[in-house]
Amino acid sequence: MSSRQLATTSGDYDNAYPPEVRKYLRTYGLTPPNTETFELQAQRCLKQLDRKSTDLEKYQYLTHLRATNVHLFYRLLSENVKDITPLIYTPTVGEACQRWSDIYTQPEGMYLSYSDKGHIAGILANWPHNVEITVVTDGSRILGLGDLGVNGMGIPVGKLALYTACAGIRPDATLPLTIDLGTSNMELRNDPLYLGSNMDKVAPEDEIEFLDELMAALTERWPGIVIQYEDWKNPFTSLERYQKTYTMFNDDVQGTGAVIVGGFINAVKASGVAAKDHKAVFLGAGSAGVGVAKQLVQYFIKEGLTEEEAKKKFYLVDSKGLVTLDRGDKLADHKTYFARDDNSGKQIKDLADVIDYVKPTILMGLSTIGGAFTPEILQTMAKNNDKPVVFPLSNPSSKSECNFEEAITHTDGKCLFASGSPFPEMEYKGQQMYPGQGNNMYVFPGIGLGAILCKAVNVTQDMIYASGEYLSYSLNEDEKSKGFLYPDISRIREVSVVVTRGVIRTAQKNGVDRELAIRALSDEQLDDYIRARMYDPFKELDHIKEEIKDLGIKSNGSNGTVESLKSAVAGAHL
Ligand SMILES: NC(=O)C1=CN([C@@H]2O[C@H](COP(=O)(O)OP(=O)(O)OC[C@H]3O[C@@H](n4cnc5c(N)ncnc54)[C@H](O)[C@@H]3O)[C@@H](O)[C@H]2O)C=CC1
Ligand SMILES: CC(=O)C(=O)O
Ligand SMILES: [Mg+2]
Repeated sequence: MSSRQLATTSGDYDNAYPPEVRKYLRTYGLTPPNTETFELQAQRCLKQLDRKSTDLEKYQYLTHLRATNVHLFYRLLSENVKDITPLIYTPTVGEACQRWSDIYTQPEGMYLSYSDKGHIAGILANWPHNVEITVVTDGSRILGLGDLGVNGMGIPVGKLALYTACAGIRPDATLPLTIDLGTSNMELRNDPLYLGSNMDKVAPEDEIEFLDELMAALTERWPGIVIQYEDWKNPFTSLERYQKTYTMFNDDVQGTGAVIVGGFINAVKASGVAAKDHKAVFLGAGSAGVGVAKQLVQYFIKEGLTEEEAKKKFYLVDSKGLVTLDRGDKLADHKTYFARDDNSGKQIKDLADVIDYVKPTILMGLSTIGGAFTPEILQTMAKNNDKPVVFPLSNPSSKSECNFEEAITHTDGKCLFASGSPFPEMEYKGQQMYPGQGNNMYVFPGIGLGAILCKAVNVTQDMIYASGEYLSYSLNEDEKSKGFLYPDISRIREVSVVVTRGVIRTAQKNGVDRELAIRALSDEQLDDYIRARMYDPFKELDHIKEEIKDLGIKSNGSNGTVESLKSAVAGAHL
């Protein structure tokens, strides 16, 4: 990750830069005269944010800031992670995607269409930067909001902003990518402002042909690129097809599974119930539900259970009720593994009835059904357990199966809680209660950075699991004393270092790493190695000053130019 690889970026127009730097960048006179500290810049930005009356307006302001001064955007984000993340990610990004056709101002990534088939490599050549990681969606299942077609672009943009903020991947090394394979959303297609094609979703076999070409073209243009699939309605085919051939993973299936393993390890410790005695009901048996359940099977196996015993701990419920082998409908392949065969012909439709039947210690929500964990259901969980594990994980907040206040109130403060979207902490009966955020944002940045730094050939299942396991190690003493299941989000960069180390170490064990020189590093040395390679928006000015020093360039009075002692080398800037 070299610095300032290519042409001028919006970050070069930073009024934190002193005159000699502006002259070197040839932006002298193109920005207001004063050289400002970050504190002053942040004051202005926060004032402007404060004046916006809706979160969507704040999202739009932050989009504008990123486009016009990328380093300031990331300085502001890294200093205010807790407050700003919900404005650029879930929940606000959900509304932004729903309104994308109306609020669109500029491209922030690449759009490829089905009609581009046969020409993908040529089109990728138009992207002006060297890419290390891409997040690709077809927009067909955006959060819990359904098929939003190319309006889903907000998701790759938001995820990659977190890659930069949380794991320090340089902004210009990230590529948000949206594929227009058609959409089933007629409301969008009938909207003249819709930015995608007015056609039905292509057939699965056509999708795969397109993706075969895309994967090859991405890897040919940027060898070693990490490819993250995100928010695909049918993610399993591509995951199975590409995971052993490319450096790719599916965030919804695998990242979500790993992040829940991380919180779950801590929840099991806090629950006072041995791992072998837990039982889980999942509302939602889609990509995320099955992904989480599969990773948790791996956890139970590590705790000494057989695979069969581990699998039997899960009761999945979909829109038709408890998933059983003899339910009478044709189960999708991904559900069959968990389908119950011990129901003695009994079919249970209602979640409350499933809970009465199973008496679970754990209740997970990945169903997109806001409010599905009713007060009665939460009360039953509290009646049956000293410390029920309640994870309403659907996004955005409106789709959360319950909110934090409901969970705390209806379990009388007993539940161990994590949600997909953030909720505020609260006081209950004189005690401060803290919600966890079980969102894959705790692991995908470390999975991606780990894969990049060790030059992984593949992202193995073990690397994914390790990201969750190392996440669970990253709680500090203060967080443990407050009963946190996940670390404080404002420490996310440090957490990402630990997660990245876990991913690299596991890649090394699996023999899929190609950066062999870092195998010999101690854990401490590896952490330093990782930190040193993370983009830090506060250090950009220092890097440019070093470039200037190295090139021996001197400022030439106030005429807006610089003189170079090595003008041949510095010619590009003169
Ligand atoms: N917290 C996190 O990090 C993550 C959260 N999610 C969230 O999980 C949710 C689901 O995502 P996917 O699994 O990818 O979607 P999906 O569409 O693959 O699965 C949804 C599942 O919910 C079930 N469902 C729908 N209506 C239902 C009802 N009335 N009663 C019971 N079950 C019902 C469906 O049958 C299906 O099994 C989304 O809201 C998404 O935002 C997804 C990935 C990560
Ligand atoms: C967080 C995430 O990836 C989702 O809700 O789809
Ligand atoms: Mg997702």
